[in-house]
Amino acid sequence: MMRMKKPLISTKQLKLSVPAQETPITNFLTASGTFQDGDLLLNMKGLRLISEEKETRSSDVKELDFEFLLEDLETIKVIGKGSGGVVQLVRHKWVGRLFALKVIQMNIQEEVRKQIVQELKINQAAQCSHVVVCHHSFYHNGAISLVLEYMDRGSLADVIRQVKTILEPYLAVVCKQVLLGLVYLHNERHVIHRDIKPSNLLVNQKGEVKITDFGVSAMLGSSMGQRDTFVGTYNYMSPERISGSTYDYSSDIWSLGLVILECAIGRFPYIQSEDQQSWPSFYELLDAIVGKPPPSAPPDQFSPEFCSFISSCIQKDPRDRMSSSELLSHPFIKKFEDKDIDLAILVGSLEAPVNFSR
Ligand SMILES: Nc1ncnc2c1ncn2[C@@H]1O[C@H](COP(=O)(O)OP(=O)(O)OP(=O)(O)O)[C@@H](O)[C@H]1O
Repeated sequence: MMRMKKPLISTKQLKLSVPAQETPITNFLTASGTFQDGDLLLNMKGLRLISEEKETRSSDVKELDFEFLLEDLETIKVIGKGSGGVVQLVRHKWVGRLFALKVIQMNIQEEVRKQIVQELKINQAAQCSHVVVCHHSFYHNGAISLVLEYMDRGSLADVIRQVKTILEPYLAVVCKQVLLGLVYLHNERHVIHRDIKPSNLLVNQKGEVKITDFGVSAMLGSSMGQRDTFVGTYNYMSPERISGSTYDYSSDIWSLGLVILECAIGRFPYIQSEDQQSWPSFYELLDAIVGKPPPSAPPDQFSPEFCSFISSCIQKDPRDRMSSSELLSHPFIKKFEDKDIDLAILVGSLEAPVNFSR
């Protein structure tokens, strides 16, 4: 089905910003103009984790045999805008390779700055084919620039704007890839993503799906602890996070379940119809997520495996949700594993993403 979908205008209504808590950027600058936060050093020459300097150097050598400079990137076009900054498609002038350049101005709130530093640390260490690679990062003139792997078909949000719904076989393939990314983040990096949503699941022409935007992730048990502030949309946030309880990896599983259900039914699961008038207010939505029974897949429209997968994710009590590794062996994922479903076919039939302004 190829029907244009109305923009989810209420996503904007559901945004909150953290309390102003600006810290002058100069507090994080060393004498030589390098941005420093704990063991992370960032300047025009790139990023260094002091504690992992040896390791970083050797991976640099593996990755590149030339000096990678920000000024060698030419802008092709703006491909997206997030709450932190702008994302541009850029080309390396000499090598010809395309990248997505995310530029984040640093005259931002302390909480957001911490999130970004976290994103840099995780991205730098990321070694998973279902997590978007951050090739380089620079700090210059009050802005942090992330040179990211370019995902040429945009995000799952772009996909569902074009096709109203995604069929189960394709959804199983999307799910499997996101789960592989989550297993990596949860089990190997010990990170809760905290912001799984359609615009953070990126797609490329090869039909690969990768998780991005670790801006709101944090190491479990890190000095930052469990933060009570958040920048972004609350739509996909788990009940325990909304109500301020402790939360863990299973919070990402709730969000994944909502995203996948939305892709299947063609609307955000907490709205009853596509009529924009029926969008709940910000408080009605939070109230529904915390107080009402969780949404589920209608059994008359979807397979028992799919319905079971969704209810293994969208459970109010986090202890009732399956883990990312358990979900990888769920019958819904297994059902399509040997069917050779090629997501590249679905993705290839779509228009290339344009710059959707937010
Ligand atoms: N590596 C990338 N390759 C291709 N497109 C990208 C890439 N990273 C981001 N984009 C595009 O840019 C858009 C904005 O990304 P960004 O991460 O800044 O914000 P967001 O996730 O949409 O929203 P928020 O800032 O609220 O989390 C994305 O929705 C996506 O369409």
